[in-house]
Order: sequence, then structure tokens, then C-alpha cells
Amino acid sequence: TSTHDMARVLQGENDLLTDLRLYVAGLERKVNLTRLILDDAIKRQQQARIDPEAYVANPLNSLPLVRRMHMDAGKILKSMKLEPAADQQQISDYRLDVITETDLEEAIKGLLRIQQIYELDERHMVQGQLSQKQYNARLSTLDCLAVARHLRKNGEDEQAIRWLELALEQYPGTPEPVYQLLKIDRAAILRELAHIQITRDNWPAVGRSYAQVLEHASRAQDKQEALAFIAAAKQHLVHLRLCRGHSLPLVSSSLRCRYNTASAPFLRLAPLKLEQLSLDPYMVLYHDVVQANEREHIMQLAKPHLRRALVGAARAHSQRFAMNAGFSYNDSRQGQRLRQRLEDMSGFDLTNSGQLAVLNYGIGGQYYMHYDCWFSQDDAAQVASIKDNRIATILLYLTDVQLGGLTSFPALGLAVQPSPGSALIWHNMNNAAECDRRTLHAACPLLLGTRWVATQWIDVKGQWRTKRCLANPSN
Ligand SMILES: O=C(O)CCC(=O)C(=O)O
Ligand SMILES: [Fe+2]
Repeated sequence: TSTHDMARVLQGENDLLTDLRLYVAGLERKVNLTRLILDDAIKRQQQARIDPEAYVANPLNSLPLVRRMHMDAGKILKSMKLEPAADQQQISDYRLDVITETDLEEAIKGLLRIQQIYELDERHMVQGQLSQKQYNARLSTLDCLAVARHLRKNGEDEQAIRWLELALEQYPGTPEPVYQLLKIDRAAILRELAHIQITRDNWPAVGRSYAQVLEHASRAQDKQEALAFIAAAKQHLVHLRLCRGHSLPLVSSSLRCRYNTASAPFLRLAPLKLEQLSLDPYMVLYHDVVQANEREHIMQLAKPHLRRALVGAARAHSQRFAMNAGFSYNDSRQGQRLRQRLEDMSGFDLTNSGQLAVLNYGIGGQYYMHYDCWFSQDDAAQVASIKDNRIATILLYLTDVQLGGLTSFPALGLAVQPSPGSALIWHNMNNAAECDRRTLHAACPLLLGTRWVATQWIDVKGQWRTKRCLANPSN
């Protein structure tokens, strides 16, 4: 052997020591955690020993008991089993399956029944108070969470929110390692809270919840998600302001109203009234371009085919917003003429675009915030999406909307008032042929009247003549 060799062995032993140290630290953590759980359980058992019958007769004791045995005990044992130990066999033989989901559900229902019948306050219950009497028992974060999830499953969202808030209030009560073992953290509870608030369209609350998620999230991915939701919440608030008629003043002084005679030869003979709303992204409003008889024609043909429209996010939020039907231009002379006009106005070729989508909104009907184009996740998808995406949208307003029902563009701070016969045109994709986030839009809930619009989404295929200044030269 050489000293050089010995140094290697020494290093080897050092490495081994490092491993052993980690192993011991792990065991210590486990011992500490087990002691915490044990101490807590012993305290409760001592309390119960005085009068077991009376103890379990109190729902503030029985619910946590069943919940712990049904939900926590299994996870705790599983984690113990992961480490080799002398009494491992004993642990493995332990049977937990006698305590079922039904037991837990019954316990929760019992507690909620008492709350309802005796009109008890949730917070008082959690703190151990049952109608004026203070008990030496409390509900933990995990108990509250179990109650909240039960309520949510049964569609009792409002109550579920209160129990989630209580779960958060109780959070400091349990040591962090125990939460980790049980795979519960504050951010997860806040996320559950936010998801209910999203389905209830309570965006200020969504923003607040995710601001807290951001504080407590440790993983980069969670932080990113929280930031995205905070941004979405902000946009919803702008959207609501726009819907209420608080349009931001248009800033650009280069915007004009004029007669369009340029985008197609035909327009030189029959110019159209054009109002520029935004230059980048490009957005214009044409006035009086769809005649009353044409509007009637579109609506009449669509009526027998109207179906409930549920798209994307709208489905997730089960927000029924409108009925829709396809209108085929080729079925009538009027249709063909209209199609030609849309091409003239937009400068785009409609050969590769689908039918005109006719939408009818009832009172309260809305179109959730969305993009008409899609985003690609990676480079390959990006290339594909450039070939299969919607470069622009033409939105025809067919009826006079009495109250509400604006089309809002939160990222641009502008909202368009439907006026029968006008057509809104905007470009969804920027010059790099990417879906432009600033084109986010929505139809505000209709307050009064009936709202008919027709949308022509324009496919990017074959539009190179019109929009060709792409950043990527390969396109
Ligand atoms: O009805 C509106 O104002 C918006 C419709 C829309 O966004 C669409 O059809 O894509
Ligand atoms: Fe849209």
C-alpha cells in the first residue's frame, strides 16, 4: 500500500461516515416526528381515559379521532415502514382497513348536522366551543380540510371556503414535519381555496389567495403558477371595469376614422366607414357594413341549429354563455356576397377558414376571457401552430344590445359597444406569427335585450400575401 492508496481509503471512510451521518439524522428526524405524534396521541388518550363514552360522544373528539385513524394513521405507518427497524414486522401487520371512508364521512356529516341544527359558528367549534361550553378539544388544520373537501364534493362551496379559511387559521398548530409527512402544506390549501373562488368568479379573492400561495410556495413551478394566476386575476378585474363601462381613454393620437378604399379594389367604388381602435395589435371597427336584411338572414338560418356553446375555460367553469350555430356562406347569394365583403374589409382570404359561427346570448350570457389563437409549448408545436392557427377574427354585431354585452379587451384596456351592422376586426397573431397575448378578450354578461353576434375566425393558412413580415425568416 502507499500513502496515496491510504488517502483513498480514508476518503472512502469519510464518504461512508457522511452517509451514516445522514442516516442517523434521518432516524433522528423520524424519532422526533414519532415522538411528536405520540405525545399528541397520549395526551388525547389520557383525556379519553377519564370517561371514554363521554369522550367519543363529543363530535369535536369523535370526528378528529375517526379522521386521524382513517387518513393520517396509514400515512404515518407507511413512512415508518420505509426505515429498517427491529419492530418493523409488528408495524407491517397492523391493520387499518377497518376504518373506512364511510366512517369518516359519517363523522363529518354528524358534525355539520350539529352545526346546522344548533346554529353553531364554525370558528367556535374549531376552537372547542359547543353552544357556550368550552371543551378541551380542538379541530386541526387537517380536520378542517377534511370537512372542507367533503363540503366541496357536495357542492357546498360557500361553506367549504369558510372551512378552508379555518384550516389556514389552525395551520400553525401542527409541527411542520408532520404536515410534510402527511403531504399537506399551506400553499396547497390556499390553492384549493383559489380554485373555488375561480368557479365563483371572485377574482379579487383569487388574487389574494395566490399572493399568499406565492409567499408559501417553495417549488419554482408553484411560484410560476401563482404569478400566472395573479396576472389573470388582475386582467379579470380590468375586464369587469370595462364591462361596467369604464373604458380607458385611447392614448394613441395616430388613430383615425376614415373611409377604407384601400384594402380591396372593390372598396374604391364602395368605401366603408372604418374606425381604428388600435394599431398594434391591429384592431378596427367598421360601421354599417352588414345590412338589416343580411343580419336577419344570418339569424334565421342559424336559429334551427343553435346549440349550447361550451368552450374551453367556459366548460371548466360550467359557465353557460351562449348558443351557437354554423352559417355556411355558400348556401345563399347573400351569404356569398357577405363573404366577399369580409374578405375585402379584412384583406384576408377566407378559403381555408371555417363557417361563420353565429352566437346568441341570453340574459347573463357571457363569453369567458379567451384567445382566438393558441400558444405553442415548444418549438415543434410552434412551427405547427404557425401553420394551423387563427391569424385574425372578424366579429359581426347583429343586434342592438340594450345593456351590458360589450366585447372587452382587458390587456388593451378597451371595450367595444355592439352596434347592429358593425364589424370588429383584429389580428390575433403578431408579425412573428405568434399568438399575441394582448388580444385576450371576452363578451361581458348581457344585462338586457338579446345579443346576436357572428364570428369569423380566419385561418393563417394561405395568408402570406397579406401578412408576411415574419420575424423568423424560415417562414
Ligand atoms: O361575443 C363577443 O363579443 C365575443 C365573441 C368571441 O370572442 C368569439 O366568438 O371568439
Ligand atoms: Fe373570441
